[in-house]
Amino acid sequence: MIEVHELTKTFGDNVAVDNISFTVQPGIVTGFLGPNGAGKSTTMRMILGLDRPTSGHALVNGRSYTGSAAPISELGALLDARNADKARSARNHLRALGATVGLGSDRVDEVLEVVGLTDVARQKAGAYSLGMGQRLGIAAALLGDPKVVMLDEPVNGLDPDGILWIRHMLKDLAAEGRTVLLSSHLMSEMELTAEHLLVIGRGRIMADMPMHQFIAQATGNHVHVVSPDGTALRDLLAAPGVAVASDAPGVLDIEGLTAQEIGTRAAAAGLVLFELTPVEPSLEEAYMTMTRDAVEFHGTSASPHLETASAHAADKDAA
Ligand SMILES: Nc1ncnc2c1ncn2[C@@H]1O[C@H](COP(=O)(O)OP(=O)(O)OP(=O)(O)O)[C@@H](O)[C@H]1O
Repeated sequence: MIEVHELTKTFGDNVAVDNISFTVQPGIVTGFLGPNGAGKSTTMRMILGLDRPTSGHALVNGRSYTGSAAPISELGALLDARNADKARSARNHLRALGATVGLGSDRVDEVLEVVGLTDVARQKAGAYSLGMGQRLGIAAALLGDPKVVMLDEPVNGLDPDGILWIRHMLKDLAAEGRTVLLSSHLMSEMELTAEHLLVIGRGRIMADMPMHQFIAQATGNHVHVVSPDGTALRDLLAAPGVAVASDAPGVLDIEGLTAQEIGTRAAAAGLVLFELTPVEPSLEEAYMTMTRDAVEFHGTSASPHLETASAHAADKDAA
C-alpha cells in the first residue's frame, strides 16, 4: 500500500504538488493521470525519497521508503528507463542491483525471462532500443519481487505486443495482491488496465475514484438517435442545456437528455425512432472534460476558425 499525507513540493515559486493526500490500495491497478507538468513524477519521486517534500510525507507498506532495509523488495519502480548503466550488459546491470539486497544470478535470469530479454541479456544496455530499455527498467522494478510496483510511462516505446504484455503483467501483479501504481498518457491503454484512477491537475488531486465512476461522472448524458424525422426531433428537443449534433441526415447525437426522456418525448409527438442508444463515453472524453482547465500547455489547430465554421455548417445541413 502507498499512503500519501498532505504532501507538498515547491520549486522556488512553483508549487509542483499542493497538499495532496491519497492511498493506493493493493489488489488493483491504480492509474495516475494528469496533464504535462501536473505533478505526477514529482509525487512519485517523493514517494521514493528522491525528492524531499516541502511538507507532508509518504509511506510505503506503512513505513518511509528511505528507511527500508531492502527497498527494492518493498517497492519496485520505473521512473526513467534511461537510468541503466549504459556500459554494462543488461544482466550485469541487474546483478549489481540485486547484489544490494543479496539477490543472485538466478533471480536476475528469472526477471530477464519475464520481460523477454534473455536472448539479448549480454548486450550493453547502451545499445538497447527504447522498447528494450523499457523492458530492462521493468525487469529492475520486478527484481526484488516487491509488494508495491510503481511505473511511470512503462509502455513508452513498446510495440503493440509489448503493450499487451505489460497490460496483462500489471493485472497479474495486482491479482497476486500487490499494489500497482501506473502513470501513462495513453488513455485507451489506461482504460483497459486500471480499475481505479487518481487524477492530478496543477498539483492538486482532481479525482480519486473507480474508473467506471470517473467516466460516468465526468460526462453528462449522451444518446445516439437515428430517426426519419430528424429535423422535427431536433426542433422538439431544443432547450437550454441540450446540444444536438448531426453528421448525416436523420442521425443525431444528443447531449443533455437521457434515452428515456428522448424516447418519451418522441412518442408523445408521434415521431418515429429507428435507433435510441445511450453512448458510454471513453476515458479520454471523460478525462478531457475534467482536466480542460488544468492543462498548462495548449497546442493550436492549424486553422481552428475554419474547422469550427465548417463543422457547424455540416451539423445544420445534416439534420
Ligand atoms: N527539479 C525541478 N526543478 C524545478 N522545477 C521542477 C523540477 N521537477 C519538476 N518541476 C516542476 O514541477 C512541476 C511538476 O512537474 P512533474 O514532472 O512532476 O509533472 P508531470 O505530471 O510528471 O508531467 P509530465 O506528464 O510532463 O511528465 C512542473 O511545473 C515542473 O516544471
